[in-house]
Amino acid sequence: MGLKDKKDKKDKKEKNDKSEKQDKKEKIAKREKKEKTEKTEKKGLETDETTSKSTTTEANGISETRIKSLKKSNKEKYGDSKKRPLEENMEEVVAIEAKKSKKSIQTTVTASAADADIDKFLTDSAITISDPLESGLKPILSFEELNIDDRVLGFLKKYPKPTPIQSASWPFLLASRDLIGVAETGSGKTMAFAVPAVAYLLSAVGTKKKPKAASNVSVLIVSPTRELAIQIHENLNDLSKVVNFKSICVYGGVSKDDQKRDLIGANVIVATPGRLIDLVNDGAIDLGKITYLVLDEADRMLEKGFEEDIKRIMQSTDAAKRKTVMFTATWPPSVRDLAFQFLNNPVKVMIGDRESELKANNRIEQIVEVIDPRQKEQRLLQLLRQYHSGANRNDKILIFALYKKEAARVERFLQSKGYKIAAIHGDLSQAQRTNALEQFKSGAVKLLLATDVAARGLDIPAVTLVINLTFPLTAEDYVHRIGRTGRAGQSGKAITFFTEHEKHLSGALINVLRSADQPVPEELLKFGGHTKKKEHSVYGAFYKDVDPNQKAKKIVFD
Ligand SMILES: Nc1ncnc2c1ncn2[C@@H]1O[C@H](COP(=O)(O)OP(=O)(O)OP(=O)(O)O)[C@@H](O)[C@H]1O
Repeated sequence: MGLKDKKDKKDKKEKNDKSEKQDKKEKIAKREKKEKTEKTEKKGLETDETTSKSTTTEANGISETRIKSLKKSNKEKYGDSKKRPLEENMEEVVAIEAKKSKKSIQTTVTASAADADIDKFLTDSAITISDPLESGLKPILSFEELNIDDRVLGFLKKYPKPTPIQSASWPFLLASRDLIGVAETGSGKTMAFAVPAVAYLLSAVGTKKKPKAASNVSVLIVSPTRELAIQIHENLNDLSKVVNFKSICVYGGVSKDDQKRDLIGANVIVATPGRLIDLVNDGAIDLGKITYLVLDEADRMLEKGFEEDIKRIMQSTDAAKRKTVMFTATWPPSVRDLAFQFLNNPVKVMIGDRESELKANNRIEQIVEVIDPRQKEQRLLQLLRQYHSGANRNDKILIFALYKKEAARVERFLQSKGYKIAAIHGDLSQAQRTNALEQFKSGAVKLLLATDVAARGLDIPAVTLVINLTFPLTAEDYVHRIGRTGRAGQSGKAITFFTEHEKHLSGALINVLRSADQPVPEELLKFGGHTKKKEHSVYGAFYKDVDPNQKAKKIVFD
């Protein structure tokens, strides 16, 4: 090889080396760029996350095809074992969805509890979670697992830990899922939907100063009665205030103008259906921006009587924007089809051994007395002598009648016997109703006589005894009525008069008693296990059964 050849070979080698180096350099630069992009995307996604278990999803946005393909790859990985369904891939779903939807809630949960502890908690609290999307989200066991504003966490510190319905539903609600939550009376369902409501607001509006417009409302809670709407509003307002949001309450029987003025700057509306529709028709409220809608006492809201109102309310909202959430202590099959018309792939969270579906809080001692209808008032007097005297003098007792006229009559009867008693029913003005409830809540009056307007949701401190003077129209209403005692882990007692007029409900009552391990009196068994199916459209027929001396009349709760 000559000198020239050698030089040519050297030049060629140098050229090759150079281009290899260049290739390598380009490859490294490319890889670095890719890694950087991935990192940035992940960072953006994890703004409020602290561990890899945190997830943020916009369930409605997750494409069915994507979910299917993730399920398939999970199956390939794990076979048929249901170990961690979707969870491993959930971050991928999250990444896709976070990119697709900027509106999903950024506040999520950081599940820090060990799987074994979570499994034990699920079993001990008898929690059943049915998730059609199999997201694999698990309950949280402490407030600290919520990645939420510190001020909200501070507010929750008044409670020792989340109740089971809160533990199990928060991860789903904070991941923007539609949900049905069924849990016993007095188990903290209000906070179960209120905390995510505030998370939605923080996510949608942020903590910046808000414009004082009437169009800011993005959270709507609908309640069947005025008193319950007021109570939910008080709870939500206390919570909203800590993060500078405003909750207002709209309900019938009071001035519309005041409520219209109150709307300015409101973020949350708690409403009864009639007045809400009225204000929407007046153009005072625009429901188009509602992103989080709650039906409290959902089964009641979906029954005939409210059904048309609820349909109208739903139609006034934007279904694509709206997350829909339903909470209740009773979930009869009759309302489920309608519920599913408004829900999108809802998660169902049920607390308690619910084989029988209709279940009373089992910390309530239930006593049923089968008696002659004519003896009811005398027996009531005996009970008051026993439970409203001596050391028990200051105990709060709630007495339920079925009809407004009956309530008014018994109120007069008890007053004539020297008892100080407040009353709440539909024949009274709203001011009288509110005043009666406040007196009873504060303990200024120890006896309250009420119709079913007070059966659902009301959280009255320390009611020790519920007396059912006349059995309600349905076993569900019975479960709600007696649920005014034994709340938030306390125990309570309910005494129920049962007469031959209600024998069509004996079977349903026997089931409720048995499922809560309560004694079933022989006299009740004599009526048999027969249960007549209840239909609200035929209130009149029931009325005839119960009291043949009066004309049929539809009961109006609001
Ligand atoms: N984590 C918690 N720990 C202890 N108490 C709580 C907790 N969360 C809520 N509570 C309290 O429990 C009580 C009952 O709560 P709430 O009224 O929400 O019950 P509910 O499940 O909605 O009942 P109902 O079915 O009768 O409407 C309230 O006084 C509330 O302040």
